[in-house]
Amino acid sequence: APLLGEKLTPEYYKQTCPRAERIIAEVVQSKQMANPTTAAGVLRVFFHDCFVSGCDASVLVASTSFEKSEHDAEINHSLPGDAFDAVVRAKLALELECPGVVSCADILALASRALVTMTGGPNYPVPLGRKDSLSSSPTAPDAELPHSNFTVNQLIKMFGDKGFTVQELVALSGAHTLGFSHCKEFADRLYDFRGKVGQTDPTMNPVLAKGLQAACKNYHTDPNIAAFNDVMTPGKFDNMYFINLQRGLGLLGTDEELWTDARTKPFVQKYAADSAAFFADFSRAMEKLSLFGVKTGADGEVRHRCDAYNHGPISAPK
Ligand code: HEM
Ligand SMILES: [Ca+2]
Ligand SMILES: [Ca+2]
Repeated sequence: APLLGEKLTPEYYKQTCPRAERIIAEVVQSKQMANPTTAAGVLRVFFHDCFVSGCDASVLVASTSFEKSEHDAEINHSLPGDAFDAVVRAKLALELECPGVVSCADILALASRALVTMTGGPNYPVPLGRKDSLSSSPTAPDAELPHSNFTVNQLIKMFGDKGFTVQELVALSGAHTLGFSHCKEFADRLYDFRGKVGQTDPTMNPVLAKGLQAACKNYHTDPNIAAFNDVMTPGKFDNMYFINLQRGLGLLGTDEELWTDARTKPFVQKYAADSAAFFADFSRAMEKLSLFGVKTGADGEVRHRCDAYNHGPISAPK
């Protein structure tokens, strides 16, 4: 949460753009109906925004010939275009309704909440009043975001450094109840676990391993091949992700290790057994995530379009 400056509140646009929330929900709902991968995409974009310089829409800035942005980071290459498109559409609708008022950072936070709810997940409060960033670093995302080959130690350290508890790490990982991952993110578990050629990760359910080995076999030549994070209910926001982990049905190494590691296992057990507990903890953790590193006042601006700063490129190359 912002320690100084203005406090965020769900009522922030009550006078200036009272229909903002409803407009965003309507736009992303129709986008989600036309393209069901939108929800997972937007949720991941939101996470990648918040963990890198706070929830300030820095992830939405497009690269220009003058200035690279977070889009150029390797880890962000797989963020789906449909997710950015959903935000662009919401912004267009809002600029017609109340020009220059609703920040892109708030749009992303509200769009994520709307899509979580729409796919069956909880509804939770989203305080508003975030400003949009004045910068976007092409190197920060690869350093600030967790990678699929991280150990639980590394996950706990990275989340802990940002003020998130082990419980919040596990609850937020429940976002992998939606969406998919490309084969390269888990191929080592299928073909050369711990660097041993022909070795499969023994913690992976053998039926799943066989299926994935077949599905991913040409992933080097076709890097677009992907598998559902939650093999049972990939489009529904539920606690199936945690039930899966208990059966060796986690897709990423970082998913399955939450079940293997004694520090995270109790939370996996709890959320697998108790969907209401997962929804309650996910809600609290998402609200906290949505306040992480937010900018207010002169620390940011309300962008006119989400992919560019209002001032344009600072300087042209010589
Ligand atoms: C705990 C550490 C985490 C790691 C190591 C991790 C890693 C990954 C990876 C490698 C992918 C696959 C990307 C691709 O191949 O396209 C992915 C997808 C995804 N992640 Fe995470 N993630 C983590 C936490 C989170 C959190 C906290 C959220 C949100 C609150 C989140 C939301 C998602 C979603 C929704 C997808 C599916 C995206 C899609 O279908 O387009 N992840 N994650
Ligand atoms: Ca950011
Ligand atoms: Ca699911």
